Amino acid sequence: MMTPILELQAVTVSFDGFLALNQLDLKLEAGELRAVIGPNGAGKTTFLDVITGKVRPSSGQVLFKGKPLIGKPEHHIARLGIGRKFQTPRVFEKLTCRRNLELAVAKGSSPVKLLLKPLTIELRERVQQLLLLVGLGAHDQQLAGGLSHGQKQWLEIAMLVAQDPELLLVDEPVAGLSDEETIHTAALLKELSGSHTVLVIEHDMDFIRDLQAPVTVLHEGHVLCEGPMDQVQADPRVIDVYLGREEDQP
Ligand SMILES: Nc1ncnc2c1ncn2[C@@H]1O[C@H](COP(=O)(O)OP(=O)(O)OP(=O)(O)O)[C@@H](O)[C@H]1O
Repeated sequence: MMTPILELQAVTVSFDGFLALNQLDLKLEAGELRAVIGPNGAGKTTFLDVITGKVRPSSGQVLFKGKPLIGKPEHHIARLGIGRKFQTPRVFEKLTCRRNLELAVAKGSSPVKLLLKPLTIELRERVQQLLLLVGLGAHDQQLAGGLSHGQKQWLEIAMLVAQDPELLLVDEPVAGLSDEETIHTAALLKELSGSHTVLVIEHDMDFIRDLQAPVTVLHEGHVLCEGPMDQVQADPRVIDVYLGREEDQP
């Protein structure tokens, strides 16, 4: 059996005695696409914070490719190959899509440095591939600030992929997106899996269904159940804590 790319073992996070994560166990195999859902306050953000080193658990273990992560600083964990996409896009609005990606592939560069020392052919090709991957080929000269919300999300996903992370953590990528943009985002994440391990947190059930990926349901800092979307949606425990409440949500 292969070592999982990511493993959380009995991870507990206490905020002044309140258990945001409570003995959380989770395993991801390399190359898999996994959806994580759960009602508000289930611990989804804290779960990502623990993986990226932002929050330190009070007990338990987090292993990346079999090696412990707990105690390592955030930048170190990022360098090991864990990339995180936050909910709000963080692109350089005053630069074009292409320039945003050029900066992402030329690690540590700046717009001025790029003017003085252009990218190598290989890196320029990489930028072109990334533009095509996320469907922004025709928008390469457009300022990122003028893109739609969905296009900004895809640009940021491309910028993240440019860093070559093995594990991509994607937090609510389709909040505020149109139906068409949501479908495109699901297709993109599916395409990225296989060559990357992709873990995505979302509230949008149509999107999760579209991902056709195993679903992990978090509740009160713990895994309530795991399985294909149909099975999870039919699970009385899930209906009780999560889906049953959907009607009450705005
Ligand atoms: N720094 C903190 N101090 C105290 N309590 C916190 C802190 N961060 C999170 N919590 C609490 O821990 C619980 C889990 O929070 P978390 O943000 O991880 O949930 P979530 O599943 O991401 O929720 P949402 O879907 O609303 O984003 C919540 O009850 C929250 O109030």
